Amino acid sequence: MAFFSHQVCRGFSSSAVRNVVIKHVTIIGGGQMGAGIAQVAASTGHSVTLVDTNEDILKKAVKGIEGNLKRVVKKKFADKPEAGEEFIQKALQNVSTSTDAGSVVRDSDLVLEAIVENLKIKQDLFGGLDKLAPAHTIFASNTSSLPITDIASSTNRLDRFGGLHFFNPVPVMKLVEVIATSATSQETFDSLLNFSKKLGKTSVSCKDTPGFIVNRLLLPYIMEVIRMYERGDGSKEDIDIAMKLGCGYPMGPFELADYVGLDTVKFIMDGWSAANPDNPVFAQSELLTKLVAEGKLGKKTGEGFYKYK
Ligand SMILES: CCCCCCCC(=O)CC(=O)SCCNC(=O)CCNC(=O)[C@H](O)C(C)(C)COP(=O)(O)OP(=O)(O)OC[C@H]1O[C@@H](n2cnc3c(N)ncnc32)[C@H](O)[C@@H]1OP(=O)(O)O
Ligand SMILES: NC(=O)C1=CN([C@@H]2O[C@H](COP(=O)(O)OP(=O)(O)OC[C@H]3O[C@@H](n4cnc5c(N)ncnc54)[C@H](O)[C@@H]3O)[C@@H](O)[C@H]2O)C=CC1
Repeated sequence: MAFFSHQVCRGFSSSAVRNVVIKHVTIIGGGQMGAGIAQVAASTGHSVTLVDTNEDILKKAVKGIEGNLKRVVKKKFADKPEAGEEFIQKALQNVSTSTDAGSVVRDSDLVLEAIVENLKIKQDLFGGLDKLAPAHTIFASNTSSLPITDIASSTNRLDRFGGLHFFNPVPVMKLVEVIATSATSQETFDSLLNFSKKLGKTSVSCKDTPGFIVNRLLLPYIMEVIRMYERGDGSKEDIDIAMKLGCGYPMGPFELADYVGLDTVKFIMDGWSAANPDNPVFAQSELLTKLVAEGKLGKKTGEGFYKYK
């Protein structure tokens, strides 16, 4: 991965189809992000198939969606509980699940991937689905840090491949970064922008540069914070309070890293430090490595920098 090799022009290769109106969405990965995206897509009238490796994960994902829909409805339909219940039921009816991506992509306008942050695994997934999905189907990745170009290279639909980077928690965070590679067609890019709009999100256009806009700035901040703590320059608690009250951030950096998942932070750092071994900004942290090795991945496992049990 070459840092700072900006791709300044987007290709306008003719796509197999014109603008795709996205109605049927397959979301692969029913973790924090996939479930959140499924919730918002289903709430905005899309039919969604959520795919993961086993039924238990999918059951947990759907239960989580139901719980979070209740939170949404509490505010949105504060004085109309019946309308709120109807909203929840409609959204849930729009969600189905599967453990077999290959069998469901045939009906999809968009296949959006939110699985583990690993290039090879993402490439294998898309490479296989490319042979099964219809020609018009757009593929997109929610990757935090991997080049979309590299993920797309496992397919023969480079013009119908882009990035859709959502933020956690998806039902609350308003932004989507829409990423075009040099091969993404204008039609595909427009379809992804329109889809983001239909989800009620504000989108920004990004080039396929490492970390796009937000994570290119967020990761160095988080790593600098961890190094500050490792040097003993401040306690986790004080650093978190300082950034919340001093900068008005909703979460302190340690709370945020735990919320995102320390495995994801480490996956990103591994890739970026390997590509930039001499850049101190991307230097590894012993503490982060130790926590991940111990399975302390943050909120999702009950412990990370903080304990949640
Ligand atoms: C980190 C290193 C690098 C990362 C690289 C990988 C990551 C990425 O690729 C990109 C990312 O996503 S970066 C992370 C971006 N997210 C943030 O920065 C979140 C910051 N935190 C917050 O906004 C609030 O603490 C938050 C909204 C989370 C919670 O707010 P509060 O503390 O005020 O708690 P609540 O009162 O429970 O919630 C506020 C309102 O939001 C509703 N809500 C929360 N979670 C929800 C969910 N999952 N679904 C639906 N609604 C939800 C909650 O109901 C409440 O609503 P109101 O009562 O109406 O205000
Ligand atoms: N956690 C965050 O705040 C954000 C994460 N992302 C990105 O979204 C992606 C997912 O992240 P999370 O939802 O946090 O991870 P997660 O660990 O919560 O969920 C990943 C899910 O993918 C499933 N999975 C793994 N390999 C699979 C395969 N081959 N087929 C089907 N399912 C598979 C896992 O069983 C798991 O349920 C990553 O690429 C991450 O970088 C993007 C924005 C924010």
